[in-house]
Amino acid sequence: MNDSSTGLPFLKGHGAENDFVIVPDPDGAIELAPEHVRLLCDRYAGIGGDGVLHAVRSAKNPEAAHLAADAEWFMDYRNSDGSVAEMCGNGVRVFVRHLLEAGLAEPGGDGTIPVATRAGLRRVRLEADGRLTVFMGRAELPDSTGIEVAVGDRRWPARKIDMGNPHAVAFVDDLAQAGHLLDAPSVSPADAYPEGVNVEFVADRGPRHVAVRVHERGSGETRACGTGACAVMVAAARRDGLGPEGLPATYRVDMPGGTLEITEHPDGQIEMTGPAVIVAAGTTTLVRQG
Ligand SMILES: N[C@H](CCC[C@H](N)C(=O)O)C(=O)O
Repeated sequence: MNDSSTGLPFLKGHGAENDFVIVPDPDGAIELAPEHVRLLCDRYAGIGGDGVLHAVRSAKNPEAAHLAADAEWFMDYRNSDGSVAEMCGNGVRVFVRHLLEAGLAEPGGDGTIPVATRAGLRRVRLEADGRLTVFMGRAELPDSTGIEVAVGDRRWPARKIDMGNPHAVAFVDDLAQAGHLLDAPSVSPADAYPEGVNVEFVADRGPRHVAVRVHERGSGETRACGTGACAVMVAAARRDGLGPEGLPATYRVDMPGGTLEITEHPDGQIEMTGPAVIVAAGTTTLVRQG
């Protein structure tokens, strides 16, 4: 805890109600230990959030310095349990909304704002309707043979998909079958995801239209997950028999907190479009200068 009365600035924002505490720290001067992240995300003793978006200039962070020539800003994403993740899809939209509103970035010649992440460079475009589109790169689809997820006594086969972070996608008849998701679904075989996993449960709503609930690694059940929506779209497109000849294809992905539109192109590139809003700004004594 910071022992001075002066606090450090923070902002609060969300993308489809996947919510984040933004910690502006251009020079990387703030000590952001796991316990600081847990406190910031605590919905009673802190500000509350599914994660923290630590905004550091890429040149000032050893994990992002190699991307500094391409992206001035590094999104140092943390889950609410204090763990580090490679990428956050809803988070990068909120991150760019903050940069735009704070006058810290503007669209380049190609109309996008670049962001450095642990999963690499991601570009974000502001749409005419106010939503933001993230160019999410390509999904990796490792062999999923024998992968299952279980909640209570129910089990489902799952598709292993990597969006820079790990996902297990299970198709269910009814989202209520996933229960309360207070605990992480179990995944078998136990060594399938040594780094942990984000688990998505998917129910069909119509042609190229699904509804999803997600239990996130490091955050628990959230109202939406951007990388998860991308993983779900790719799994649904493969289940629907869409190969490169059937692309580009766009799926509507409804999550409890809102809707994301995911498009996969013939070259495998994935675009995610959705909302991002900053809802508050203030100061906090929950973090301190390093
Ligand atoms: N919990 C995820 C990171 C945040 C992903 C999610 N909030 C998103 O919008 O992509 C993980 O540990 O991989």
